[in-house]
Amino acid sequence: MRVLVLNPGSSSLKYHLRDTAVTHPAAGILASGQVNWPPEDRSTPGSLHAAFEMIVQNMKRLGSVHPEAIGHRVVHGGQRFSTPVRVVADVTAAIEELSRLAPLHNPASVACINAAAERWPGLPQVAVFDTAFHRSIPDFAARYAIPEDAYRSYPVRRYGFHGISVEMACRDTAQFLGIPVLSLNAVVAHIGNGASVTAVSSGKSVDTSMGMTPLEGLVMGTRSGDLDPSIVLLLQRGGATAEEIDDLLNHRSGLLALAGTADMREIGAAAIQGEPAAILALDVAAYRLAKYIAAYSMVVGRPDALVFTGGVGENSALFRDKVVAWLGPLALSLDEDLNMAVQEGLRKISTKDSAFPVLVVPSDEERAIAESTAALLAAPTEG
Ligand SMILES: Nc1ncnc2c1ncn2[C@@H]1O[C@H](COP(=O)(O)OP(=O)(O)O)[C@@H](O)[C@H]1O
Ligand SMILES: CC(=O)OP(=O)(O)O
Ligand SMILES: [Mg+2]
Repeated sequence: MRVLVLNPGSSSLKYHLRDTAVTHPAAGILASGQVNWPPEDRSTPGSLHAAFEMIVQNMKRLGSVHPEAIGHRVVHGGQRFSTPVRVVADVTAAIEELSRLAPLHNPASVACINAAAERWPGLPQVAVFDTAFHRSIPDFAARYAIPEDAYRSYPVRRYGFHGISVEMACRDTAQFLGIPVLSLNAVVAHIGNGASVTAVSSGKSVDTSMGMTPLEGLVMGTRSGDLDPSIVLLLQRGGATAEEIDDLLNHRSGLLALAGTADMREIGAAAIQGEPAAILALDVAAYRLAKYIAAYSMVVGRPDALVFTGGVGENSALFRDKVVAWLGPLALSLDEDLNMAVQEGLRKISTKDSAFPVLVVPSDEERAIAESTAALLAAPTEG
């Protein structure tokens, strides 16, 4: 089946037209690309239409045939969605309703669903959720220690995100290691503009650094990650509104706040030039991730692998090096040449005597979404 996958990340809109009959990761791609779609453009009427037009023109230019279905990456599926679903009116409404928990992402998915329905009326659309893979996280890792009535009135719990990427990375890792995915124990760091790390035990997510929203955990491009909740109260008591604090923590924090840019390429170059703010930003982000990796290595027992994926995880040798430098006590070590090598595809970057392998695994949310979309549409419908 030819599936057009739409993946609105926090900094971009990625699209792939895939033929799901071809299972090879690269060979199944009929057309692909990425449109820069920063949050400040998202409220501009027409910005999605312009992005969509670019996608359609690119597919035409490449002579790609029309899609037979659309698969959407939806970041927040809340309590309701634990598997891919066919998009019908109340599904779109539920995704929209969850926008307050994923303000950078869910509105973009709703816009993509509506734009696709307008462009290709009648074509089946499927929503695949970032939160679904994390449904296996046990209560003791998902609950926040706040009063029960607050827990009951709101779905206050750890949902976790990047699950589509992490699940696919686990499949690819298990295949590379020659073990069944259901026996894989791993720590998977998805580091892009948004970033999270997941503890995987017997192929299932058992803990992850993002929480009720994609703001908790690691230092990200423009998001703070973990902080003392009292800081929010101090800001509020200083006169900031909820919207201003939301904007501060989601759009103006993280690497951007520390280094003046959210782009790891620029931070890496500045750090190599000795720029103190860039070095500090790298250190703060790498140290935070290393602490989580150390903790999650204990959670999963003996990991079969540490996996780096996502735009930064796949491309920044400097960041990986800084992270693994903290993990000496786990007897992890990187092979400098393998880490620095610019190479496509899944690869091992650790030394032979590293306690467990460190891998770079290309994130392939689009392949996962295309496969889920085709599988759901091929399944016999009930009734
Ligand atoms: N060659 C590179 N070296 C270092 N960082 C890179 C490189 N290429 C991309 N990145 C980083 O990856 C980030 C984008 O990651 P990605 O996973 O595509 O983000 P998202 O899906 O959140 O939009 C960029 O902001 C940039 O910091
Ligand atoms: C959940 C999330 O932050 O996604 P992305 O990294 O694609 O922005
Ligand atoms: Mg992404």
